[in-house]
Amino acid sequence: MCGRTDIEQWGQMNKDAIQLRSVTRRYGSGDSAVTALDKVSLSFPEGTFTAVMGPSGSGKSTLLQCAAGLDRPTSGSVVVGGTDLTKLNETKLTLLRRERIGFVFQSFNLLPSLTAEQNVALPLRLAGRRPARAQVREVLEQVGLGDRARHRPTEMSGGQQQRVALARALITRPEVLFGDEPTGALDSQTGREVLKLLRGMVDADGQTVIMVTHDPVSASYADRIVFLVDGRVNGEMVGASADDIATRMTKLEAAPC
Ligand SMILES: Nc1ncnc2c1ncn2[C@@H]1O[C@H](COP(=O)(O)OP(=O)(O)OP(=O)(O)O)[C@@H](O)[C@H]1O
Repeated sequence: MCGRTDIEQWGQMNKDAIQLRSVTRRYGSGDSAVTALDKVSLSFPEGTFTAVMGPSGSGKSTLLQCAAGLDRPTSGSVVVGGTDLTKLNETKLTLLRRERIGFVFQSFNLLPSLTAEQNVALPLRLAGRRPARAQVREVLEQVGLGDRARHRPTEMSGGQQQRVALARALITRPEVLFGDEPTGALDSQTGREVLKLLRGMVDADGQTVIMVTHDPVSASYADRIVFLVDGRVNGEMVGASADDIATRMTKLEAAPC
């Protein structure tokens, strides 16, 4: 492991919203098997913002998918608020994902025929709950779109659509919010606005956020950056500047230590 290896302050934070314990994810078998994650152990304290970075193919998306219960590790466990996801059957895992985890992707994945408020209310409807209009409005206000509730995705900018996707992820008040390149499809100014929103949710509401990104400036909004190389944790940085993160990434991409 290179770089800072023991970050004492980090270990003394709030209790963990999520833990990965020796998580391995292998694809395929025999000679063509790929180990996308190799015994990864990580803790994510409540109310913190973590960015996951690493060269292409280092296992970032696989880590996020396993942590969010969208994929199952080959071995190891993922514990969300005391529940071991790897021990749940499909039905219980689906319920947990629906009620306790939020996800935003690079592509906003909004339903084009629904208005912003209908898109935001969807997770509650899928869970068989009747969404209160006030609750939907409140979360739309939270992302600065109180005045766009009746607009459809095609009537909104990319940044506005991503904010609707954020509101949709937040409507269930998830314990952990995951983002897979959430600003990847946005111009840099709009991307910054979404990152500021995420930062604000962590600071004001104690939201736990875990985000994969390639962009050092985006990662600098996080409290901590975890670096992956070849499916293993290669080090961490806490409170790092975009320049320091970029330097570290350049070194990792040139010659991982
Ligand atoms: N469904 C799959 N089947 C086989 N191999 C896979 C599958 N998904 C990922 N991999 C392999 O696992 C490794 C990690 O992939 P992953 O997508 O997690 O990396 P990444 O860091 O997110 O990459 P990128 O930055 O390019 O998106 C890669 O070698 C990839 O080819």
